[in-house]
Amino acid sequence: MTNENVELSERHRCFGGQVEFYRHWSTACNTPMRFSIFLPPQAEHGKVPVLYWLSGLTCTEENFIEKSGAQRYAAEHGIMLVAPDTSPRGLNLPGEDDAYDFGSGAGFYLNATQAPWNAHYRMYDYVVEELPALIASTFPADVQRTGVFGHSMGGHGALTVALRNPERYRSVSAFAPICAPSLSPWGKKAFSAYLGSDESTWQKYNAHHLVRSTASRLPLLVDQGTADQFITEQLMPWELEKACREVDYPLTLRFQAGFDHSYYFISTFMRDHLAYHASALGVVGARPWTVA
Ligand SMILES: N[C@@H](CCC(=O)N[C@@H](CSC=O)C(=O)NCC(=O)O)C(=O)O
Repeated sequence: MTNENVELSERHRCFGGQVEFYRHWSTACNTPMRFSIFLPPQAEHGKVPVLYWLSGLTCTEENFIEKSGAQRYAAEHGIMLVAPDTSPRGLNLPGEDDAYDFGSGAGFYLNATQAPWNAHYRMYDYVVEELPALIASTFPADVQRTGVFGHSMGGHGALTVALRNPERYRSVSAFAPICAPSLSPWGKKAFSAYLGSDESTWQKYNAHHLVRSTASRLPLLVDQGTADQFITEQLMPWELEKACREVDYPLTLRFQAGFDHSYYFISTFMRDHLAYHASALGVVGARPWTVA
């Protein structure tokens, strides 16, 4: 560790590498933030590609690293995983902890413009700029080979940060993303409070709008369970499908029969997503992980 700004709180041996939890001061959010990281065994010998995971509503930096099973595949491909918390916390803002879909655990990966949220809820800047800079200065990350993926609210986050910054991300995928937050109850509630009532300001956080307006063609991989309880009201994968078809944007949308919205679904297809990112990030060959 060379960065005094980051404080290690936990370390666990895992698949030949290390799972670690950190806390640090965030300038973007003007409060301490937390993230988890998996350092694959290959990181002991040099720089490795880095893949950011953006979690969904109610999650902290722990859910993904504890429940997704991604470390096995990241160890095989030699990919670093980084999973930030989903919002600032403990700020005593009015309504901050009143609902699972707003405030704590529901940062929506945007920069709030409305008081009092705009003083801290700047998750877009945090995820796109501040955290990658901190990771690059602290860990052996090959920043030229950066990918991003996520789930639900975090799937929305992954799609929107990648669509807006194709020069920063070489790969993007999502599990059951909120594809059109401006049309969904979760999105309307959050965007109204964080961004205000002028819906034109919401568009830069709408994946189905961004695919229509970007010139880039970074391919999208999306898995969606057909038994997901949120598919119709909140996620609306067909809005993304329609937008991609209209502008000939490259989308692989896989409907997975019988899967719900949970980490049981995510862990089932995690191997596919790691292989997808490994290929796009230029990883040559996977080394099956075995106990030495
Ligand atoms: N509590 C709510 C729904 C909470 C939920 O399903 N959260 C998902 C993400 S949903 C979209 O962003 C999640 O990842 N939960 C954490 C976990 O470990 O499963 C309700 O009960 O309706």
